[in-house]
Amino acid sequence: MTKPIIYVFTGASGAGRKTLARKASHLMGWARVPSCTTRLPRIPHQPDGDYRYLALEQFTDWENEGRFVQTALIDGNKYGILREDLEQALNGEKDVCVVLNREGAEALKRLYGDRAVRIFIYTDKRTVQERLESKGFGYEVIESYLNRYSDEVTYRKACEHVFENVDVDKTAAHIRETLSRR
Ligand SMILES: Nc1nc2c(ncn2[C@@H]2O[C@H](COP(=O)(O)OP(=O)(O)O)[C@@H](O)[C@H]2O)c(=O)[nH]1
Ligand SMILES: Nc1ncnc2c1ncn2[C@@H]1O[C@H](COP(=O)(O)OP(=O)(O)O)[C@@H](O)[C@H]1O
Repeated sequence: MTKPIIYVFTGASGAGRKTLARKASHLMGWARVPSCTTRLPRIPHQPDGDYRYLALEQFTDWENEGRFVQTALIDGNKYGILREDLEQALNGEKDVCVVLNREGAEALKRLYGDRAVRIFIYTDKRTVQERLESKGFGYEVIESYLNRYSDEVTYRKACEHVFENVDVDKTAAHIRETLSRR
């Protein structure tokens, strides 16, 4: 039996990576492995399944115990995928899906080589801004996403696949068609 693949959704924040990771996982039967974060949920007290939300103390303890595959510090918040979460998913029969910035995508590629397939989700900067504004995201979140845009968008050349996210359902179907041919 072939070993499960790790599909790494990456690209600029706000491009639709989490949305497409959810949809594509549903279509393709992938196991999603959420990162842990010390960032607060965007909508308090409403579970969203995108992250495991941790207190800073808990995150730091686990970090000191070496339990994360890799970690990142972004806008004062910590992010990391627990080794045990990823390994447990990889020991199952399903392929696996994660959502990471370029630093995280690069780390997984280094660690897992051909088993890590990077899916770069592209949306132009103005559309990102318009979508976030229309969804009622706060000014600070939009500013922070747009500030990181240029840095993230240049990573597309390194990725195995690039999909422009115009219509979510069409993009998810395109991802399915492309990866089914692998
Ligand atoms: N390197 C790394 N990046 C991560 C990890 N988990 C999430 N990220 C990325 O870190 C960034 C977090 O920024 P944030 O503003 O919270 O983005 P959001 O979660 O998409 O709203 C996003 O680009 C995430 O995809 C992780 O474990 N490692
Ligand atoms: N194709 C699309 N058309 C309109 N809105 C979209 C589209 N894709 C994603 N969105 C919306 O844009 C916002 C950011 O998407 P999200 O998946 O959280 O992005 P990311 O994970 O890349 O930061 C969400 O409110 C999401 O519903």
